Amino acid sequence: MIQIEKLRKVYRARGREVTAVDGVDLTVAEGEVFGVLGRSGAGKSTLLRCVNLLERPDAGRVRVGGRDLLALRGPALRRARQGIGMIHQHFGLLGSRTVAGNVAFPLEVMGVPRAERAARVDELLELVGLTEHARAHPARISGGQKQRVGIARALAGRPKVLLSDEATSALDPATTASILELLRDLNRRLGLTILLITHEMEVVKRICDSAAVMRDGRIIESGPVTGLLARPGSELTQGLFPLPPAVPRAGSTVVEVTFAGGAADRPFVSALARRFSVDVTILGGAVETVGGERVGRLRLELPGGPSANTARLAFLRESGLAVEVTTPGWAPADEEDPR
Ligand SMILES: Nc1ncnc2c1ncn2[C@@H]1O[C@H](COP(=O)(O)OP(=O)(O)OP(=O)(O)O)[C@@H](O)[C@H]1O
Repeated sequence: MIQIEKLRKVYRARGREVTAVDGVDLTVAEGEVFGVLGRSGAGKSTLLRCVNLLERPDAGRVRVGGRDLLALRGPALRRARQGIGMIHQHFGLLGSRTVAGNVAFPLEVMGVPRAERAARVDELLELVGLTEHARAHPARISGGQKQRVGIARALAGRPKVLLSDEATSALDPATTASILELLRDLNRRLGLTILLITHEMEVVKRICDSAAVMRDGRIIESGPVTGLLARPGSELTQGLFPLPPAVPRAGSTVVEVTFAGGAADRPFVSALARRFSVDVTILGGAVETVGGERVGRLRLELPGGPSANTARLAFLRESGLAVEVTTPGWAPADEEDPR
């Protein structure tokens, strides 16, 4: 649905150049919720704003629904952009208009006749659960309700794609959960493709099918969330399951085990202990449900150095687990079976 190829955006200000997006390739499949994560300044907002051409890229290609946006001009470009809704962290509502008036605004711009407009506003307010607040002004409604207005307004032109720029960053955890639930519901009911940017792992955990991690204008990892979690050394995994630093005992090996799906349901720690008659110490761990699957990360300490643990690590890998040795000072060459 969204294909981004070799996208590059450079800002030039006061003789300085900042490469905000540096050769990004990204594909978002129709009907999926795709999250782009990254720290402040990574280039997430710029990337998102290039998808509806709020920013014009310096190089690369943006295709939405098969159409090359950069090749469009005038009315054709306007129509294509109507097919891409956008919601923002600070909602961007018009304070002088009621909730219904805010939702009607894009319909007025599109030239939708009055009677049709009123029916569409009712429909949109119902979709986001705001029918009772139609006549309220933004100052009189909560942050979560404001974002619902933002969502209704973004959906006015019946877009196939919704872009979300940190839509829940200004909301408390319970409201965040309800907005994410609404987005998931709209994604399923309307077949809406959602590309969102966020710095909150919670967002990825709750609604993303796929995700990418951005750093210094580049994508450093990308793919289906459960696939990324199974990849050793994944930044996404470390972000989703932060573990406190471990101080291993001398002569022991520390490993991080990431498990998802079927592997998460098997008692691999006790199986390892029994099979090798070894004492396994759990140094840290977290288990969550992501995309309806149980996934988690465990930090284990095994007696002996890496070579003493080769067969044990192979056993864990053969059980379908992603295993990474994280003993300080350990180098990959120390491991005889680095699968
Ligand atoms: N209009 C602009 N003019 C000049 N530089 C800009 C502009 N917008 C963004 N930048 C710079 O581009 C880089 C990427 O910014 P961007 O806002 O895309 O990152 P981000 O990951 O969305 O961060 P944040 O979450 O803080 O918004 C940063 O170094 C930023 O300072």
